[in-house]
Amino acid sequence: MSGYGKAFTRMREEASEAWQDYTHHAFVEGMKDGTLPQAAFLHYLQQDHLFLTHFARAWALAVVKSQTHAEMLAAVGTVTALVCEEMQLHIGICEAAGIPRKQLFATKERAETLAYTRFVLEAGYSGDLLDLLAALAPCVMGYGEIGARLAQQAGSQVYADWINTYGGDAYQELCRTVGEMLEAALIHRLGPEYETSPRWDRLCQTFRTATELEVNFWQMGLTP
Ligand SMILES: Cc1ncc(C[n+]2csc(CCO)c2C)c(N)n1
Repeated sequence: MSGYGKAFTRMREEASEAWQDYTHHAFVEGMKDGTLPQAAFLHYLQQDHLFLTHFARAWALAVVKSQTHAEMLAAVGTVTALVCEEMQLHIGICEAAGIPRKQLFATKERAETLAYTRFVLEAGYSGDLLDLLAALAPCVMGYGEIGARLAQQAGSQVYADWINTYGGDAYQELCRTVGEMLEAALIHRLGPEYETSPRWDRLCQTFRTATELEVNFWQMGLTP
């Protein structure tokens, strides 16, 4: 088990090769040992601001697609955390790193950012909450796994802020909450034997595609 729930663990197993590429990408290893060029990190941060904007929209769509009050609460909590905390924090981090607000908001969106964010939104537009959560899960839990590993293994302080954000207790708790939400949403719609549902393969495929798009996002980060 990963610690983020059974459904996530099973989906990750089905995408194991892409998952390894995502969580052990050269960009990640560069943050771990401090060798990632600062230009690459700043470029990544600017694209990530656009990414977060669309992710806030995707979580707002999760409110729309909710069928229970518990689902609404979890989705609303994530929207609030994203818009009121993470995005504000992100703008502050960019300013501290030398990217003024004006420049940040004028960032041209790269194709990799567009592909990933719109894939997630489309999964939600054309599907139900399960399709949307399968597309959202790699983003949330992947950063949780990377943060937890780097917090243990990092041999450098250069990217300690990033590592401590995602390796920290508050973010790990969010990953567990989203893992529970995914599990409960599957049981609510498909029953406890959800892996035998005809929908399971498609959900795993959506999870795998989102994971591959995370790999592309890291790769984009290396090419400012
Ligand atoms: C490319 C990319 N992937 C994942 C995250 C992490 N992340 C994005 S939204 C969010 C809050 C919950 O959905 C978190 C943790 C990121 N910042 N950038």
